[in-house]
Amino acid sequence: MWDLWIERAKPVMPVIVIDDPDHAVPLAQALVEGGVRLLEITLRTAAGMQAISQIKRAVPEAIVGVGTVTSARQLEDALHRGAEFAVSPGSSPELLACAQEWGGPYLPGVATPTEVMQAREAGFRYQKFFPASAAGGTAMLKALAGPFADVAFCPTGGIGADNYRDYLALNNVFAVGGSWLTPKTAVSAQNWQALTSLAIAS
Ligand SMILES: O=C(O)C(=O)C[C@H](O)[C@H](O)COP(=O)(O)O
Repeated sequence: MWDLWIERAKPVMPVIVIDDPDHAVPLAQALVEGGVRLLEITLRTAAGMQAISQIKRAVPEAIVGVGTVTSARQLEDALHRGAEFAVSPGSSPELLACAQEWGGPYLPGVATPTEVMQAREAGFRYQKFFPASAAGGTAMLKALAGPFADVAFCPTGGIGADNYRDYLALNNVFAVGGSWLTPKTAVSAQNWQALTSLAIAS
């Protein structure tokens, strides 16, 4: 699924924090207009879950996923709301089992070789590398490529306009994620044009 999506959308995944439910649809529209279609809506705020259904309904060009998933219950809720993919900052046996049962595109979070192995053993060869810069950045990803040639990563955490291309240049990176495409100041000012410009530039 990820390969197919990346073929049709830019390999950048905004990690979106929705504070105001009224922002969800115009924010998603602005990004889609700039060619960024893979949208990770985090559950960091109470409005996140609702934003998934709002965007699903109003912005059909978007591929909407749920982020910050830390429990099986959250995963199930988000899927009911129409989330097409799911992302976690880490993983747990319960969450991996729930995602396995779902069988859809799920990115467990990993930061160490042991976690890569555990997630791969559970059947997930696409993984989120988090927190990317704090956990070793591109050097760590290059090191992981040796023993884990069959695993592809989406790094997030500390990635921005100045360095995301360094990550995308690695063979074991299929996409990069981060909050740089949705700066808090632009979102609270409802400067949607700024988001479209950032999306176009990515
Ligand atoms: O909240 C979540 O769902 C996370 O898993 C962590 C996010 O992916 C990163 O915190 C984004 O990092 P920044 O681009 O540095 O803001």
